[in-house]
Amino acid sequence: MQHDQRKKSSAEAEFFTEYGDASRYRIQEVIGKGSYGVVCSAIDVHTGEKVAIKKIHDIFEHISDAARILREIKLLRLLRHPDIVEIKHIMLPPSRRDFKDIYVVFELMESDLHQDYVATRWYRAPELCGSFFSKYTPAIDIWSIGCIFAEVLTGKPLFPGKNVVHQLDLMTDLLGTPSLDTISRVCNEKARRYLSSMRKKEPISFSQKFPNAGPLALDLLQRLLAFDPKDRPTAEEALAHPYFKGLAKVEREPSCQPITKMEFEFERRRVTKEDIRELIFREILEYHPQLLKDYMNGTERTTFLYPSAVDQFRKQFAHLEENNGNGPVIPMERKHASLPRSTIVHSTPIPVKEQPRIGSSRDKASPDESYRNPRETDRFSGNAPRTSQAPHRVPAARPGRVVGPVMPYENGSTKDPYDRRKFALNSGYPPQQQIQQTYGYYQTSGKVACSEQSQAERYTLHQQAYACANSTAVPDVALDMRAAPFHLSAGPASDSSDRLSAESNLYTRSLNGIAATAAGVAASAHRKVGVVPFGMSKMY
Ligand SMILES: Nc1ncnc2c1ncn2[C@@H]1O[C@H](COP(=O)(O)OP(=O)(O)OP(=O)(O)O)[C@@H](O)[C@H]1O
Repeated sequence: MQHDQRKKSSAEAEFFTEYGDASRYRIQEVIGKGSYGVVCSAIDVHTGEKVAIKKIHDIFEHISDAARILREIKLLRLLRHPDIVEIKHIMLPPSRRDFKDIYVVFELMESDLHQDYVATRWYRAPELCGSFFSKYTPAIDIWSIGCIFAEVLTGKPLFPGKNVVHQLDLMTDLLGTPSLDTISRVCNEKARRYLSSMRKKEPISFSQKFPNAGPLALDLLQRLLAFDPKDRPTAEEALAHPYFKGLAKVEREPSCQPITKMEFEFERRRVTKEDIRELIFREILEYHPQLLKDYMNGTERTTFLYPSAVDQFRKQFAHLEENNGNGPVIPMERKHASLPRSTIVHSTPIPVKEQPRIGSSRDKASPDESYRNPRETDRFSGNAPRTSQAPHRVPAARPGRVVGPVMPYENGSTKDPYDRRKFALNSGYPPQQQIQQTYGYYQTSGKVACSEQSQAERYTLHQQAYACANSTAVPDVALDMRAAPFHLSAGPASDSSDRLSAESNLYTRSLNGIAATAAGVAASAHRKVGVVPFGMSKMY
């Protein structure tokens, strides 16, 4: 009996974890912007954890961007390491065929190297700034680590370029103009001409630029920041530098298994937008195990309905962006207090006895037609199975009233993950005034670590170098990706520059993981906290 009860609870938990995106995250404020979208902090009400939600919008506008995004989310899923930012979840888009935006939930890094304007450009290797080559090597990550190391030593970004030309200027201001030998190896003719015509600059001595750094740190830094990629050490060589002596932690530095080439097979063939869309959708399913199972078994319904947080998130993000990143957060437009049961279909039919009981629909009011997706109505007029759940009647919750067990909005942390109260299919919204009252402020503070000799700081750098070594020590894939950068090459000529940037981006964006982990160099930050209620959004 108890066993049955437990089984039922766990089936319910699984079901609602799958479909509960909509009520799971409370968005707080905008914390960053990147080339692909906006990042907000949020609370995961299931675990009480703070997370960062990145909205990547209009993914499919350019196929090269879509491939880049696919590559990034795949790499972040596959490269599991404490020093690489983890993707915790990706919201299920409301439509498999038409989605444009995705919402990726990351662990929240309390701070990054330089709080709100952080540009990957600042950490970009010279060869990427000038598109010097057609193929790039892991040396670009080594450069980035050098920039981060310098930032850890001084507390400020080393090369805060305003654009790529300025970026190259700042580099050559410190390192001097590159040698003729280095320039001669640059494949890109324009870049070669630009470098040759640059006014001659002498290098500045590193001990002058970093007066508080010791000789070992200076030596390592100078090697990491070699203008010519061939002069930079590999990650393994950097880790063996005497600066790190005594810091190696074998248990945190496991050699990783090569990632199967199949994960990146899309890099080696011509892909259409639809192919990439399907692959991204498939990647999203990695975070929705039940649906993934159905998909793998071929039993998923392409037409099924499920609640998605995406519509609501879109509005919340837009509102926050319009309001310079903070509140007051508007309550969602909400016409319905509950989800019409007729619009829910389990992706895997759950045996009746295991179906969660979300209030009783039997004795409540009729369905609200206006809530139903018009495409659904069409579909339902055909022979397609309308739903795996018989009742067409819906719980008649009035706005603000909850039908079925619901977790209180204020209760951000849930001790028991299977607590029935969080199984909130029909979430009620508190009135607007109540939401506004929940605003609060808190402050987090951090300290920039500047003592170059500190163990902690050396250790941080060591970990970053390790993460880099680990991420590039994937012989098969790494080599393949480099050798066969982004295979849209058979496409129109205009693709070529895209290809270059697509490939550079593979590397520069891997910095996201590396840079974001340097949370130890946090700057203090004010955080304005608002509460966003979520309910069910539109469905298929
Ligand atoms: N997991 C996270 N925790 C905390 N802040 C984050 C997190 N992810 C991103 N951010 C913040 O949001 C900003 C934008 O992130 P995003 O990943 O979109 O772009 P980026 O990697 O900085 O730049 P680009 O888009 O040029 O590669 C970051 O610079 C950082 O300040």
